[in-house]
Amino acid sequence: MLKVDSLLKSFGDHTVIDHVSFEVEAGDFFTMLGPSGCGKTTILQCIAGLQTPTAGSIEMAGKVVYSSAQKLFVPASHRNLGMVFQSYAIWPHMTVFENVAFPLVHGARQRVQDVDKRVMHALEMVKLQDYAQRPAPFLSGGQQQRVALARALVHQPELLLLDEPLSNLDAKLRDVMRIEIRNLVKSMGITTIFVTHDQLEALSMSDTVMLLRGGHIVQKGSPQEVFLRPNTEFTADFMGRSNLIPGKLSASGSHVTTSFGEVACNVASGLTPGADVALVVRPNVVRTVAARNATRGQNTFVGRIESQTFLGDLIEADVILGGQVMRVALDPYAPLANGQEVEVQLPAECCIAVPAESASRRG
Ligand SMILES: Nc1ncnc2c1ncn2[C@@H]1O[C@H](COP(=O)(O)OP(=O)(O)OP(=O)(O)O)[C@@H](O)[C@H]1O
Repeated sequence: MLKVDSLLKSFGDHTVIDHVSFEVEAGDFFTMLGPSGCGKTTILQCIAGLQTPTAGSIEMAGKVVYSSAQKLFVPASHRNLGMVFQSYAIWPHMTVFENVAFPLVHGARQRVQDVDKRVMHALEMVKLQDYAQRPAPFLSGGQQQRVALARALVHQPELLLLDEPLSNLDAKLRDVMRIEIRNLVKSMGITTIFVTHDQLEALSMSDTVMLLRGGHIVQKGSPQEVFLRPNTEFTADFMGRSNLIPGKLSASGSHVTTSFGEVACNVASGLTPGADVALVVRPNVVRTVAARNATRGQNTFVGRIESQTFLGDLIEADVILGGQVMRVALDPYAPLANGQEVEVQLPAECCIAVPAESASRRG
């Protein structure tokens, strides 16, 4: 449905998108995720035709809409897109109906009955059919958000572009809108490109997540792949809380030698024995119990609880293992004491070795 090939965007000497290539399948909910300034919005605006790339090509539904080689640039109004931005861009002097009708009245010049039908259908989709005649400013943030969505969908675009559409909503409403937006676009089968810096939004809404950093793609895959099988320290760190334990990949290539012992684990592709690695271990997969004198199995180590923070659902604790801090999650109903000796078990299937990265590159 969408093919972006070797997209380059520079502002003067500053390259912000560095030969990025990716494809989006028809009907996919595709998310561009990354920290502020990584280039998500720039890529989205190049797709929209709101920015002219420096080089590369963009193809939409089999049609080239931008090509530096062919010196071709199709303007935004001819790309059949729907767009929703963080700011909603609702017209304050218009009613809900007039806002949603705007792209039809000022774009395709439909017959009036057709406009009425389409607008009411779009408002029904976002559950605002009873608000059609209300002035747009007299709506809550979530309702304004829905108006923006209805307006983006009213002309049945081939591609829906969403740039941080949830960031102005409070946390509870964001949770609701996450599900509503995903259900709506999936039920319509519309291909959607979503931009966010929020990993939870990306994980919960997407079919595919593309993680960006400094104008490059770091990793692309299903939410499960990106979360459970990070290929870099950056991905592991960005996608949630992770211990990143320094070590070396063993000669067998199946263990990491750390300051507290040998840890059996999964290994990211491309790593060779002896490589400097980071062992990625999420706090919630670590099993921590009071130390016993029994024989210890694979991946079980003895440490001491240094500190704990009560977070309600869980206690987050720092355990010192071989001079290394390991963050673990403890059961709040079975408290352990600071200073207590504990056994820490790291399930091999939940640990993954990724290439080591210098601290300065993390971000
Ligand atoms: N018109 C411009 N002139 C110069 N630099 C720009 C311009 N627009 C964007 N940039 C730079 O391009 C880089 C990428 O910006 P972009 O807005 O795409 O990032 P982003 O990942 O969407 O960030 P955010 O989440 O903060 O919106 C940033 O370093 C930004 O400063």
